[in-house]
Amino acid sequence: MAQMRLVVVGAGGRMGRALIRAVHDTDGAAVVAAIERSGSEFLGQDAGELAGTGPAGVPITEDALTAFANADGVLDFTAPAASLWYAELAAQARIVHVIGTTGWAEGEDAPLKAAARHARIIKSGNMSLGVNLLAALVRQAAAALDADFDIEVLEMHHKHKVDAPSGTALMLGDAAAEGRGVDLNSHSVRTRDGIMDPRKSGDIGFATLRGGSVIGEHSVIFAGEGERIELTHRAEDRQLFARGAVKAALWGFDRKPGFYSMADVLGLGQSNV
Ligand SMILES: NC(=O)C1=CN([C@@H]2O[C@H](COP(=O)(O)OP(=O)(O)OC[C@H]3O[C@@H](n4cnc5c(N)ncnc54)[C@H](OP(=O)(O)O)[C@@H]3O)[C@@H](O)[C@H]2O)C=CC1
Ligand SMILES: O=C(O)C1=N[C@H](C(=O)O)C[C@H](O)C1
Repeated sequence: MAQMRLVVVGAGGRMGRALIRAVHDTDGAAVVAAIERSGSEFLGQDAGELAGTGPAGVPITEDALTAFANADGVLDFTAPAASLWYAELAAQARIVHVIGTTGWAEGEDAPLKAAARHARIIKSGNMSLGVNLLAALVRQAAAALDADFDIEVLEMHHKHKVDAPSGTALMLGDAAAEGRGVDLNSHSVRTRDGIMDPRKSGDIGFATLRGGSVIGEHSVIFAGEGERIELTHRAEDRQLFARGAVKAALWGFDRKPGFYSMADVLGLGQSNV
């Protein structure tokens, strides 16, 4: 392969710009198109200039169909409705689709898995090596500890984030549930307010903090009688996720169509997306 031709969708967003910078810094990949939705203030701007890497000769457009037809892969950190549409287009074009978007509703993986019959889809709520390793450690800890250890997942993000709990928090909750051999849906407690029954043994709780410019912090707490284990990851730079996404795209280039996770890319075995 000469250069993997990549499309960045949501190019004007926080992650969109980080992705353009990450591709710019990667040998063997180039941004050939940058997409925003119709009406966006970014349409017509040069993708490189917007991302701070200098003129790239790639104007931001709304024409995803043409862009996908002339590309090898797409990097997508947008919103679930948009990512579902892009997965259909990626399937038609038979290219790689890296999905970092979070905030998915129950059941929305089904159409993605259908699209993955033709596209190579790599989806993860967190593209960093550290978080994917953390998920493996959480699974291991949950398997080793009995249900007397209460599991709570705590996350904090910047004030602009709209989905909660974060995709990463859900991924870590899933890893904990798997380690325990239970289904997360029937054991998760996502809100607490007012007078309520005491915590049930076996519940997996979630707590969400939002504020300022925090890139992303996650802790999984195993609280037992008289002792507590805390496993924490702190992201210090958004480029971390963007580099992971580019790595995923390059990994996906010569794979068969399928639905993959970042754990597959990183060779970490069992996956939570
Ligand atoms: N998996 C991971 O490692 C990470 C995942 N994320 C996730 O990525 C997503 C984006 O985060 P962030 O960059 O901070 O958010 P932003 O709001 O900054 O960026 C999202 C961008 O996508 C655009 N967009 C929305 N719908 C469409 C569409 N149909 N076509 C093209 N563009 C569209 C938005 O445009 P507009 O503003 O006009 O709506 C916006 O420019 C979130 O779900 C977040 O949780 C973030 C970091 C890491
Ligand atoms: O919206 C963000 O910023 C982030 N979203 C992802 C998530 O929902 O877990 C990953 C990262 O923590 C940053």
